[in-house]
Amino acid sequence: MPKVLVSDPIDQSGLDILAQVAQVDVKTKLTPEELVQAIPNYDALMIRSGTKVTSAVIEAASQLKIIGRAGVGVDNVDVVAATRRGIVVVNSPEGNTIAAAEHALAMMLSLSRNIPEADQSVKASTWNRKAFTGVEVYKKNLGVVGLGKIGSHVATVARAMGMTILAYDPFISKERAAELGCSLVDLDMLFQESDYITLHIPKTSETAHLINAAALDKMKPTARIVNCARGGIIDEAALYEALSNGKIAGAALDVYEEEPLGESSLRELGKSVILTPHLGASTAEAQVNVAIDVAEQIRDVLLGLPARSAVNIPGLRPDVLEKLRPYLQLAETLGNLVGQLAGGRVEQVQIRLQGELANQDSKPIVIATLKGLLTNALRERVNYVNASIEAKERGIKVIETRDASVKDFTGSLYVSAKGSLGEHAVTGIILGGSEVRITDINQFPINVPPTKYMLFTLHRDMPGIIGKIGSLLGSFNVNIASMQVGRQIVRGDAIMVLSIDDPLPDGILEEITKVSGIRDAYTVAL
Ligand SMILES: NC(=O)C1=CN([C@@H]2O[C@H](COP(=O)(O)OP(=O)(O)OC[C@H]3O[C@@H](n4cnc5c(N)ncnc54)[C@H](O)[C@@H]3O)[C@@H](O)[C@H]2O)C=CC1
Ligand SMILES: O=C(O)CCC(=O)C(=O)O
Repeated sequence: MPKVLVSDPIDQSGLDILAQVAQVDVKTKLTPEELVQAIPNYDALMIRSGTKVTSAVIEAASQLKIIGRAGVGVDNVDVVAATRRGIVVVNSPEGNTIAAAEHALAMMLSLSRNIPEADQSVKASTWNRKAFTGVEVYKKNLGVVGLGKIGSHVATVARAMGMTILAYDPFISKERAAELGCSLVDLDMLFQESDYITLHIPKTSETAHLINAAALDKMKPTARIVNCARGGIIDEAALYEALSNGKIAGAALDVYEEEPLGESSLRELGKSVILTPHLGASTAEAQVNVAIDVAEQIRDVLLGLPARSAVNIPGLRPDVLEKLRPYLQLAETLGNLVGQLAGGRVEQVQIRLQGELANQDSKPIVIATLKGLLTNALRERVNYVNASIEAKERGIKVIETRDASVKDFTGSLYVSAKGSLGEHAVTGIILGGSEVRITDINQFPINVPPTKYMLFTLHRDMPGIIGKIGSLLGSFNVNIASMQVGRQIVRGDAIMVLSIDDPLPDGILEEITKVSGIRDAYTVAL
């Protein structure tokens, strides 16, 4: 039975799903050293934001197939290292959207009405109404930085409260912004015009310290800023300066440069600052959502099925995947076949989606082809996660094209590869919904199912040659399961494709090429 390590608190609903297929060990609060020590025993790791999955953890994770992040941000996972090792990283992109959006809205309203401080004062048996006069959000400008899932929900609710929304998101179209009732503006304008600013972007090299001293200088003295996205998007030292000098009016933070928040002068700032301990996703509903979402994906991957929200392989909707699955098998087979025909050191691969296949998402098909292409060299070390990286690191140029006009079959896949044995090309189709057929090799039309061991010869189409090859193979005790000849013109060049029951013994390929009329011979093991 596979083993899953759960190293952060996860809702029971998720643990129950994992228990259907695996032994589940819940061990929270492990030190980094304890995690490195424990991880070699596990096939899957399920975490929230508390566990740091560093390259050292991944290096030690000899059996690990999947890391499941019960939440959105995977910045606590070294995804590059995981990808290199072929470990799938999945998250729950939508399970906590509403929770995080509502937390940002709650922070904005709390900041406006001094709710935390007022609450503390009443609990301390005082009654000071004057000290806590607030401001309204109605008819104020809200600057939303990042109009993705959380940002757009915040914008929708804020509009209902009578706010005007200015949004900055370089990856969102004007139409989408208009649909949400937001005006897309540049960052400077957002800083200058907003009464409230709320951040809903990932932390990247571009967004780190996006809110720095220069940005804070541009804001209104009455501006209030909310960060429920990621720590480090705001420069905390610059924020402290701006708040203490009255350059802006307030800030509400759920996330920090270092978590848990250590020594911080932000704590000294009284009612102009609200600090929560990374609670954006902490609602009962969100924790059930993310636990189920991620546990289901871990279960599926442990059962050999694809994950729906992998961050390091193309995510496919189940219906799309179902349709594409036979073509992934076709792509892998053709990649493997052409890679062996082209010999080692493949420098270029061309993948062409033809006919109806040209309308499909090409990314998974390209990845499957590369996986097949590299299988001979890398065996089980190559998978859908790392195939593209491995190909890139080997300097393989990948050319991807589409040709919807090809009408030979409803949909076909053409793959060619240039390697140490020259350039070779194969085409294949899916027959009857699931069966792979090779329909063309180096422009010779054939119709053969791929089999484990195959022999290909390029020869002159002339009487007797097939018999000679048959006898030669017989003399080496090689049993032929099936044979087919493809030719373009009678008595011109032809290709012979033989399925054989066993691998070709050493030396026989050389003997075959010595037969008069044989130009070349190749053997492959699929
Ligand atoms: N505090 C908490 O507990 C939680 C925090 N989060 C964080 O909230 C953030 C947003 O999450 P989602 O809305 O789910 O992500 P999303 O991927 O749906 O949206 C992010 C948006 O940011 C935009 N963006 C990327 N780079 C940008 C840039 N340089 N400038 C402006 N916009 C940029 C993208 O185009 C996208 O529209 C993430 O950082 C996530 O980790 C999410 C859930 C809970
Ligand atoms: O697991 C958590 O509570 C943190 C959630 C979060 O930050 C995220 O999903 O990105």
